[in-house]
Amino acid sequence: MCKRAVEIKEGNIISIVSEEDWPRNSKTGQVVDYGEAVIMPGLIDVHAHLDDPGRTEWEGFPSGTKAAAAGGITTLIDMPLNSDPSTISTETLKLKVDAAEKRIYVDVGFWGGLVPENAYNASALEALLNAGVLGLKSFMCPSGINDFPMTNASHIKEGLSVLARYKRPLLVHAEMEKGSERHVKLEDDTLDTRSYSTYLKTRPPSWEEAAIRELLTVAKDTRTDGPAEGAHLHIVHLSDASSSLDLLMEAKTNGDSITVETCPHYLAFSAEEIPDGDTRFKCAPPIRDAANKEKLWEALMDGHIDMLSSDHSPTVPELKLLDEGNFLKAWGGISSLQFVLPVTWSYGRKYGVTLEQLASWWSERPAKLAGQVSKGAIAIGNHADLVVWEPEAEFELDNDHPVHMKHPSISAYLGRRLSGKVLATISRGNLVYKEGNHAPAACGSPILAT
Ligand SMILES: NC(=O)NC(NC(N)=O)C(=O)[O-]
Ligand SMILES: [Zn+2]
Ligand SMILES: [Zn+2]
Repeated sequence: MCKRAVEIKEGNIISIVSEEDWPRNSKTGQVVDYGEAVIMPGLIDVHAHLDDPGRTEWEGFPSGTKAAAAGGITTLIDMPLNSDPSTISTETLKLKVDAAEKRIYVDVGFWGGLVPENAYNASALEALLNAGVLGLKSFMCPSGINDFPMTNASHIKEGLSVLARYKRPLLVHAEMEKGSERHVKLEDDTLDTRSYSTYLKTRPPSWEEAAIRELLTVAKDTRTDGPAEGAHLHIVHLSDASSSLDLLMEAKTNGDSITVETCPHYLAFSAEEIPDGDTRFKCAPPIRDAANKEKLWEALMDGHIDMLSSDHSPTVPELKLLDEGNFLKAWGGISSLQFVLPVTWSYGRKYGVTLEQLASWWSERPAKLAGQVSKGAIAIGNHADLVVWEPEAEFELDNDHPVHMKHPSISAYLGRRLSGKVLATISRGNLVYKEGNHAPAACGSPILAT
């Protein structure tokens, strides 16, 4: 690692000075010496559900973006569902943007929803894209949210043809229910609903494989000279590291414009260690066995998985049914927003993860997916979005640790010992977080595509 000074003016990086050039280049202005700490590009989380407006008791822009800032995230792209209403039209996008006004501590962009209602209505989709969503998101299985129904391959094909003109991506929750492959019958009242293995059997890897297989029939449209050239497909939260991953690798080889993310919880936990009734670990697709986790790490290290995201999807503790511990009825979603950097680092060290890889998975590639050309790297002219952190500093994520997410008790990471402490987070040159404290004003900017 080399020592550098990053010079910031009016929210942008204006020079990067090496140690030798320090004296000659000493500038006027405030100088902060972070000693041996690491300075990296701020993290960009392309998959978070902040549930604002409409379900702010689940999270909300203020608490969500404070948690992001405390975790070194300087840009967050909000998912179109779990807020009420879902972001599926210009009107509902406006509600989002209004809700974000002066209530966000980091920059926030918005994905729009591709749903059956707008999929065949090119002018509605164009209006939503013109209004500034960075791309679209859809589900190939029920989303759990009534005003966000699932799409099929033909809806997706229509969506891609519109997105092609805007050169923006479609993000897909790729699980497709295959009736005959549901290994348990949900109505069977002899099921042990507190056992994680019961839940695991309800969403087998073949669901991910089936969805991806179906998607690849339309993904080929994105190839050079294809009917949807310019559009891009992005698979969110991949859990299955076997056939699903093989299919994606083949698609990339064939020239499909396709990328894939996984999330820290699939890399940190394995099914074997999830205690009975501990629904904090319930998410979809599910956390699978330890062998699958090893394969996910391998694929990430080899570059077959392109990037990481939190998929922070909280709810109120009551809906996690922690007392009852019913895995089939509890809300699915992991709460992690504030911890993704230390988690990726702590669990990745034994695989030899480097700081450069962290910056690629968490900043550079997410910036590219979200079309943010001025973000994702420490480079002259870019936004001064930075995280300053100490990789070697360890901490206990116990009840005394300050957690800014609205409901710390539902996070599966509580009780873990992690390494990697965020000292400061700088967003567009503003010190938005420093050693436990946030900036007094919420000075993040909404990001709208133009
Ligand atoms: N409605 C949701 O937030 N769903 C989310 N739930 C998870 N991941 O368990 C998701 O991203 O699919
Ligand atoms: Zn999803
Ligand atoms: Zn999600």
